[in-house]
Amino acid sequence: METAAPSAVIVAIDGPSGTGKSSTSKAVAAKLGLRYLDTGAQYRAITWWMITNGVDTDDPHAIAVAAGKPGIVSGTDPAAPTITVDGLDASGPIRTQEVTSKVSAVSAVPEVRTLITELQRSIAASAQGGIVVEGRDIGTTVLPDADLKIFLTASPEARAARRSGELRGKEATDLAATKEALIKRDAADSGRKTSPLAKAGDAVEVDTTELTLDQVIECVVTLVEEKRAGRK
Ligand SMILES: Nc1ncnc2c1ncn2[C@@H]1O[C@H](COP(=O)(O)OP(=O)(O)O)[C@@H](O)[C@H]1O
Ligand SMILES: Nc1ccn([C@H]2C[C@H](O)[C@@H](COP(=O)(O)OP(=O)(O)O)O2)c(=O)n1
Repeated sequence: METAAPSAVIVAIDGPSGTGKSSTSKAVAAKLGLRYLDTGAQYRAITWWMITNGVDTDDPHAIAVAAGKPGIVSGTDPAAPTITVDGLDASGPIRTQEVTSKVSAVSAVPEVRTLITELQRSIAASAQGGIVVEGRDIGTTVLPDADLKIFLTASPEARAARRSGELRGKEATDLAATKEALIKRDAADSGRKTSPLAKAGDAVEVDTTELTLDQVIECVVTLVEEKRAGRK
């Protein structure tokens, strides 16, 4: 594995759905001139490919056999992140409720995780000025030597309200159903055998329930700046 330039800072941001990982990571990366990687989008992309290619997402063996087939490419500009599968823009289709409901099963397959983890490490290693990588297992498994690890949390109620606010107008949804789906996905992601959703021992935990997005961004920017200044 290549290593990033010496001045580069690598930030890992993990946590369950709706805690603000994507919004925070993108904004922090843009403010600090870092690249940005949404690893959830990569697991969504492979899930979308499985669905569109008729692979049974309840069959781990079928998923494992097909895992190496799709070519997933992530663009890491925080102002305009992109994701393509075999050259096709997948940014829209990976956000459907069908993909959301199947992504935990697909991402629990060890062969999928091995391939996507390798991809993530190579992207991080080639990010010259540094990168913010967000997901579930970045601090624990993908980049255990990250300069700074953040673990975002928020109450299930706050997370469901945020998610259902996003979905409104796109697909039929209600708050209770959103909360239930979110809790079910968290349980699957935290309970899987291979690199489950977990807080790294050396991660800084930030509860965002009562914080605005701007406050969370400010908090993480300060932590990165402190790291860069070598004060912590
Ligand atoms: N602290 C916050 N307060 C209120 N809304 C937030 C906060 N953080 C994020 N959001 C909103 O919640 C939704 C989910 O945030 P997102 O960054 O996608 O979370 P995650 O990546 O953890 O799933 C987005 O619409 C975002 O604007
Ligand atoms: N590093 C990661 C990132 C995501 N995943 C899986 C588990 C998550 O439920 C799905 C989707 O992640 P994503 O970050 O897009 O989910 P949310 O935007 O938080 O709803 O991917 C993972 O297993 N490991």
